[in-house]
Amino acid sequence: MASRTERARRAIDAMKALGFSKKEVTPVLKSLLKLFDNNWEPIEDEGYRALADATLDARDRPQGAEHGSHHPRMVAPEEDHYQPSTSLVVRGGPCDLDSETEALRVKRPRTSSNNFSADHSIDPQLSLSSPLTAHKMARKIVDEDFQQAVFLREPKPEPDMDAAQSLLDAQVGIVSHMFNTSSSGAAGPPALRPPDQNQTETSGNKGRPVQRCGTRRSSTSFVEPVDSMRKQAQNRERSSDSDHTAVMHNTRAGSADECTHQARCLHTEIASSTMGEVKMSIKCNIDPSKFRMPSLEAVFRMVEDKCFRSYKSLPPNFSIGSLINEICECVEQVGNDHTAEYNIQSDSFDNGSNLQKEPMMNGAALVKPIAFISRGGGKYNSVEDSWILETSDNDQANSMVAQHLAPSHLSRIHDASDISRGEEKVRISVVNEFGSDQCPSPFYYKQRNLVSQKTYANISAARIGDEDGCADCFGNCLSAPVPCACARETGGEFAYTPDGLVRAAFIDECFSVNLFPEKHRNFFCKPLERSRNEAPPEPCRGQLVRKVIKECWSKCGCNMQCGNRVVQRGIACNLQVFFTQEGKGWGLRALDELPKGAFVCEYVGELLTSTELHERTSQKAHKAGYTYLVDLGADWGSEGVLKDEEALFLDATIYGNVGRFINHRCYDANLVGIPVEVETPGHHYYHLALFTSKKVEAFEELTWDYGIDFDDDKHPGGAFQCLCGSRYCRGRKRHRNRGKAAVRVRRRG
Ligand SMILES: C[S@@+](CC[C@H](N)C(=O)[O-])C[C@H]1O[C@@H](n2cnc3c(N)ncnc32)[C@H](O)[C@@H]1O
Repeated sequence: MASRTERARRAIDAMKALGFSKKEVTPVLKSLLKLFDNNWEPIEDEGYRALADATLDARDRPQGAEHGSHHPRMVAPEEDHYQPSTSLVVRGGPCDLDSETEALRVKRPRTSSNNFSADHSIDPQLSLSSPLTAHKMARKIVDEDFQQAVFLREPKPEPDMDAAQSLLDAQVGIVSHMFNTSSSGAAGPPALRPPDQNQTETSGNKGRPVQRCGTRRSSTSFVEPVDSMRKQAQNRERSSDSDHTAVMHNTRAGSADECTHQARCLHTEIASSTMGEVKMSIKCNIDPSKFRMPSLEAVFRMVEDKCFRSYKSLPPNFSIGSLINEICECVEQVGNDHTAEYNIQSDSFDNGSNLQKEPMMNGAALVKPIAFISRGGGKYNSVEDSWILETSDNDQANSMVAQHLAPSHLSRIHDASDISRGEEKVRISVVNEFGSDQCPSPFYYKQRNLVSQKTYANISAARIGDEDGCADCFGNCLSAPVPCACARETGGEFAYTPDGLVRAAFIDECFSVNLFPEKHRNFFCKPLERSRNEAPPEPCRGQLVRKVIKECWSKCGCNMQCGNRVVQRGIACNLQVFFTQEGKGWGLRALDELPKGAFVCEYVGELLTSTELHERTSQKAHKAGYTYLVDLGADWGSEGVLKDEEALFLDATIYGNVGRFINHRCYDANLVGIPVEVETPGHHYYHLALFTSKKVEAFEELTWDYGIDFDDDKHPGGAFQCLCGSRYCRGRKRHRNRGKAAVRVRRRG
């Protein structure tokens, strides 16, 4: 056992490494020893975390101090003065619409580790003019986005349900919530209103009452009776006209000719007439030698069965007929919105001779998502801005890509028994123990990131050289006598233990990098070249060089059970989305105790370049709801001039996984974000994986420090009023010390 003096010396050395002087540490150490009855363990635990926390607290430094902004952070979308960064910034969103702190401001990273002043701030012109304006704008747009109903479905009792699931049943009961189109509540999802008896439905043959979470517009479209459709189909069958267009007289039309080469669907088309009719057609490839025209009824029944099997659960009264009705509604809505950026057709009608052969961006997305998204391996290249499903050598590991859908077309169904709708290996339930009429805002659950065609992160197996993997390995790399090449990134030792946990020392280092980034930043790139030269490029303030885990992947010889493949195997712990009591909206928790270093989930979203982000957020339709942006930074390994498109962001607003529900906690969050490389070498694109930074109790909320600086009051508006409850809460201190309403997000570099 080391002596007291030796232990004190070690503690002071550890603190020195983090930038504390002996002078400031010594009195804190003495107080802690007194507090813990001369017990050193709580002080030495987790790399002297308690000591570091207490020393920080003791500093009681002025607002604007550096600490606490971690590399993962969420982003103010208006920001286009991009500086490569390794932080993530959260922007106030649906959950805090009433707080009038909608627009975030981003502060530049510091140049000096000891400079705690707000040395740089974002161009005020990039910000919304006032928090109130921002708030109103956000409110308006979110209202628009939530015009459509959202269903939170009753969980289906199943024989294999565990105790937690039973609990969920008891808590959720027959869930029935109603979204209103006006937002309310500072902390909850937007647009909520109490259930309305009039909108209660009894679910067809299952007899379960389900209330809709929202108002529904009456449809002005129509769906023809099945008989009539059948006749039409038969007529088409008889028709000798093999022209692939289904054009009505005096029409304009759009088509989507490339429903992936693997799919049977050759293309979909949409055409409208001046008579106010819209016709959509789907052309399929069949083998004529065997084919006999089926009844549409039989086809619909089969599709319904398939949907049910694929998506595990569907609204009780789901039918292809109603789906077609929905499509008609969407056609009308999109077609009527002439300002929508995704509506690329000209307003002039032609007489049919001038058919627009280019796919109609959103029309295509609307009529072919099933063929388009679910059939892997295809490329949809004909629309320049489309999203590509990259071919992958590794089904498990790679990111998915899909067309971008406007928020107004978000999935309107949440399954309370599993919000992932079967995408994850484990069910992720949703509970609201406070009985309020709320359910999470609509989004598409995706297990993997979606990557745009333009995105600089070129994710393809061909780009990975053999030297980036361990082709000669077999079985489990962790059992090999000598660590393979995949351990090179982590200093020749795998980051994971045989139990699948990140090594404690590795976690501590990552946590320390996040906690004291100014002590670790050591990479400076050349000035950033902006795509639009509205302002002179500013000098790079350096980026945090972060610890990275490199996992084995499909070019490696090992198998999927290899101990160096944790993140790519997906979520393994039992998680639950729950409504927080403190007013933070929805949060995430684990149903079981988790040891330190356990993988919880990845932060999944659409991978965007800063240019794409700017394009997206400058669109009226996308302005609001950007609560879920994460800044991945630019390539911190590159010494070249970084372009805007080399800076990457994850946007989980429309597509995301359960990571989007993780709330912020200042300093002592129980999760830490670690970059994990799977399919790309280098430090540009990576998976942002969240691991426990300490032991987490069952049902304890999982939190992550977004790296928000709540002290920047130069810019009004900002993130949200922090309700994290941490003893070290930066937001609370700010309120206590200054009592000002403005908050901001700090950009880390
Ligand atoms: C990534 S989302 C987290 C999930 C979110 N609570 C929800 O209901 O969807 C970030 C948003 O959650 C809310 N939030 C997260 N952490 C918070 C905190 N510590 N205090 C208050 N609100 C918080 C804020 O509205 C923030 O913009």
